[in-house]
Amino acid sequence: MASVTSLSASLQQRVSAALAAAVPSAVDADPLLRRSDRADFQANGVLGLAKKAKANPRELAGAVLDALPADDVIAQIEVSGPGFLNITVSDAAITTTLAARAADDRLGVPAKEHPGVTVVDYAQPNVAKEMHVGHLRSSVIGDAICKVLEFGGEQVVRRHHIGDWGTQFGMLVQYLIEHPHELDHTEGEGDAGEASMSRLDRLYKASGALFKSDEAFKERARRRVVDLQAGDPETLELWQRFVDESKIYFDSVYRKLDIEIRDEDIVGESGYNDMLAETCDLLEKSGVAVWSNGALCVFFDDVKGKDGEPVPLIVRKTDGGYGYAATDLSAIRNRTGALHADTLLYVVDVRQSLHFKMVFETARRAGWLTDDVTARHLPFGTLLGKDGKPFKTRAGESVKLEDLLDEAVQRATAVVREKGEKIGLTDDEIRANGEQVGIGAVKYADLSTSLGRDYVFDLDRMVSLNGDTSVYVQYAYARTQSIFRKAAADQRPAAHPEVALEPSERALGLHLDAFGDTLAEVAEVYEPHRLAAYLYQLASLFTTFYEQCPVLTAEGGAAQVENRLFLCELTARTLRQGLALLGIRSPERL
Ligand SMILES: NC(=[NH2+])NCCC[C@H](N)C(=O)O
Repeated sequence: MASVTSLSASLQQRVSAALAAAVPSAVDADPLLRRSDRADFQANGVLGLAKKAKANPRELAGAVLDALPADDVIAQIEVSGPGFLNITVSDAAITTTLAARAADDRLGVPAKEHPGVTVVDYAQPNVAKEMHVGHLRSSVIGDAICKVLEFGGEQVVRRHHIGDWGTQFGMLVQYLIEHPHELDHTEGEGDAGEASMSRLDRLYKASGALFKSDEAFKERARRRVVDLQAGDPETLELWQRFVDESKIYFDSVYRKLDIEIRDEDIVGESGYNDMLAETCDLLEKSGVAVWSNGALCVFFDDVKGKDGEPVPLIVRKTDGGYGYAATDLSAIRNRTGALHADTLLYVVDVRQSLHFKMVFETARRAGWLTDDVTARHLPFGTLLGKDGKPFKTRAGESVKLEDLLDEAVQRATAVVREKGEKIGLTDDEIRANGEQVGIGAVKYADLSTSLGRDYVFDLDRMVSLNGDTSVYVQYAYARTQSIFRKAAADQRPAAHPEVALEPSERALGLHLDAFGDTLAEVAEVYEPHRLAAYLYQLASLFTTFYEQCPVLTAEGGAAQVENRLFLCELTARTLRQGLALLGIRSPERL
């Protein structure tokens, strides 16, 4: 493993040193180096510095330029406009840097030397209930964030905080006791996940109806909740059946989604049951929580309802039960304590923002979140239908996740079929591609919009070959592979720093060099859409390169062919790695 400093980062350092040499008070001044259309890079930092030092910006830029002579890396540097510095790097520097990346199996991307522990709370569906599109978003976004952090060397602990506890289980278990065969599997029932969900759904509805209509049953269900919380073995065993049955269903959805969920990472609400009483005790003793109208509450100056009355966080309800908040507070104690986390992330719907704000604040007051721990809710927006309203079926019901995924795969298969038949793919290959493209499209649409924004679920747009879609990126990858298949035996990728580069090769090369910087940014701000945007641009730059620069028939001779193949290969590896971090596959032939 050898990490490679990008040209942009090393120039940034050098310009910064030159600034300090020209204006001694400018130590640590940011040169504001950016990619530019006019040269490769433009440094805009001189302007602000000149203003501060009351100097003429063009003169100051000249002084910086003198401190920064052209050399092997900097082919040209000039002052432009009111005092910008335009910097062009040499072709050889680009190729040499890329060769160093290619020699490393991590593409030169550094891994943290002192990794922290980040707990990511994501993919948290609820037991005995259908998964909805919000669970989809949490799973897709959370999975990508875990992968990017892990690639950067961070120690990641995944936590699927599934909803597997609460009063509804009293009703469910009691119903199962009275109708013992309701969860039995029958032979030949088809898709196991769907069958499990429909059994659970039937049971949920039937027990709910009885709970409403039958006072005696209601009472038995209430007593069952007490048994459950007290850890009565028979009750727990039946409760476990609901959890197991739901896991069959979750598994089938996650398999379709191509997301791996490990059983040991599923620590649902029930996993903190043993801590709840203590959590509440500690809050009460420290005075962080107080009794109000029979409930144990935490109050906040800035959280008020419409009527101006304070809205508390309720940690213990009037009936003595512990709620969602007590569980989350206990989970924080577990994560910062036993798991030694220094960062806690929660990939959860924006509608739970107030909940997390209050939970974090409570944990700070209680001392469970200290200044050296970062806790962040990463809220995501709502999936909208084409009418701009929350995504629903025509009949107004919420959409089943599997149906949505199946439809995406169907559409994608139709899109890849025509071309696939032309290039001689078998039906199985076309179907496999359809899955990778369809699921990729759903994930990419989710990951390419910034998290907080609502977005419209539009399958036509999502599987379109032109535009900011995963298929477009996947096609660019497949194209690189087709070039390699067509290459003659003696046409191998090899870097040749002496070969001059065309503008489209330079643009592609400089973008390839920015992969590590992009990943570092994504890991810093938890915004996977920056990686999606990077990959889309990489695919676009590759497409332009491919249109403008013949690879196998390059006119500059064997060295140019090899150098272009080298660019293709590094592009392929970068696209593949980048897509993999987003949880998206790269079909070889498309
Ligand atoms: N630690 C947490 N509260 N995580 C989020 C859990 C999401 C919850 N199960 C839901 O479906 O809404």
